Amino acid sequence: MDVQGNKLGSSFGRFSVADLNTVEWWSVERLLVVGLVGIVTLFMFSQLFGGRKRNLPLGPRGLPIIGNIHQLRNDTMHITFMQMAEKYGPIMYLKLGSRGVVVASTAETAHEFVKVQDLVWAGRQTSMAHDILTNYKMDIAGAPYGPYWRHLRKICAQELFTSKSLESFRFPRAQEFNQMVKSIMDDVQEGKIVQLNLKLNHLAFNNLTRMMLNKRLFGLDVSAQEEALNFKEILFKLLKLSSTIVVGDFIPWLKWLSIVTGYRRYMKTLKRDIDSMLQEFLELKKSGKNMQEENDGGPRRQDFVDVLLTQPTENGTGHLSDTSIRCVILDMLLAGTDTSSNSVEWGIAALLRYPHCLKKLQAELDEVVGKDKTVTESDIPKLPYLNAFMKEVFRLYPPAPLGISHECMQDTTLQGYEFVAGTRLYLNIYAIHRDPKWWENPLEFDPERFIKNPDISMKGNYFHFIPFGVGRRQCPGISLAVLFVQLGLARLVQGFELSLPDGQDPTTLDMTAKYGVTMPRKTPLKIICKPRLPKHLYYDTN
Ligand code: HEM
Repeated sequence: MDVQGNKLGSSFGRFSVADLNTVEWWSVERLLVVGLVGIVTLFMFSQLFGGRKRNLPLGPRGLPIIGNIHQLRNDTMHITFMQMAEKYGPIMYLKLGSRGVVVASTAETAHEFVKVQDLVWAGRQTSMAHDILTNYKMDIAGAPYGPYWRHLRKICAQELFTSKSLESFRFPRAQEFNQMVKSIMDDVQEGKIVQLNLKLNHLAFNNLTRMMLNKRLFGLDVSAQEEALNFKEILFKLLKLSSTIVVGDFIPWLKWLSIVTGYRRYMKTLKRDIDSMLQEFLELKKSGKNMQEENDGGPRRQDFVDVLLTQPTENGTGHLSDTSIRCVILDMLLAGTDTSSNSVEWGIAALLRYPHCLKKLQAELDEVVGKDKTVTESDIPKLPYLNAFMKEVFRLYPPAPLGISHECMQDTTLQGYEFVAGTRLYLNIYAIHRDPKWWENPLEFDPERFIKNPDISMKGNYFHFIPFGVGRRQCPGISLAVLFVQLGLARLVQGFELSLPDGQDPTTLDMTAKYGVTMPRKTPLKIICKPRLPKHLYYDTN
């Protein structure tokens, strides 16, 4: 499948997209039926021999063994949690199989969990899919809290995502945005409707691979396209699978089902394929051989892999292993591509849906940048409406609506409730961003709220606005993501008059979302672009 979910027709190893559907068929509801065998016996045992009842928050009543799994649909989990919280309160307790899950749905409760008790809740609970994907937690997102994770975060903070490092990629970044604009112009000239999410997804992906590998994967020539599609197709499947609920993750004694259904083998095949592609990049880098690196005419800059190859291990002996490097690269591609591209797509959809915002943003760009030069990163600090608009997009359409769940690392008491080590925590970012206590007319799309309160930042000091999470585990890619989203919106709005095809009324534009780990639009955006700058500005660039 491509990023749209269309079949690409290829398969990997012995599995195909059809197998993927089979795996899902087996992995969710129907496997639960199998899981019900033995329910009564185990339930009676737990009732007879269970220990003292802990003081737990209220939550929906679940079934024995499976808990509340049957009440959660993978594609609307953040909304289901929000509705449940209206009934059970801002700290709500559920069971997914044998695992306890607590959901925090307000800024105040998020503050309690990840500020007051930050260290206690800084663990991660991973799935079987994630473990296979990351050689058992050797990435950043899934690594347990401890020296290895702290070491990787230190490398992020001191080497990879410093302003100096981000600045050093300014030129290749601009090149990638130019490529996207050119490719939209090609569509315009052929009279085509622009399928925006595809363009943005290639852009986000290339932007990351340029930084990590000094390589554009979605190139312009066909062979490069195939390589990129292969790579992206595997990544897409991995992302989808790692976010699918698998019964064995919650009911440990049903783990064997993942083996008999072929799910585990399928994950391993995908992992093997992606590892061999990434290892090939690493070997070429290590050998110093030309790996078709992008020559952009500027000085040779250190990419992420160059940096990672020189880093010591957490205890200072030797260098980071190839496995660690592959896992970090994979982590960032998975965490940073769809989140970033979905945000720009939501932004453009909001501009079409609310034309007064589009007018304001265009006016700001015309006044500050003008029409005889292309907007660049150095213009961004002079564009307050753009910044406020982006924040409003993150508020109503948070790209990771439930963040990544945290794990309680030791038994603890919070607001009188008793949680045991191993409890999973979800911050319902989606619900927090719509809380009427903090946001006036919360469902209204209104960037002005951030003009009136420009200090509300996303860095983690305002618990009612946390699109990148908060606390120790907060997203390390925040500065890069913000830069990407602002530049993406600015380039599209400055460069084109945007409208919907077939005379579609923008006020009827569907703004519903689909839940994934990231939150894509339910209906991918298709638009008509009409150039609004002098022609040479679309082509006079690299
Ligand atoms: C609009 C874009 C993005 C959004 C909204 C976003 C949001 C998030 C959120 C909510 C988390 C979970 C935080 C928590 O556990 O409390 C996270 C974690 C993470 N993000 Fe992002 N992210 C974005 C882009 C990126 C980019 C561009 C990268 C890197 C290239 C990245 C890398 C990561 C990593 C490695 C983690 C795991 C951190 C850890 O466990 O220590 N993200 N992100």
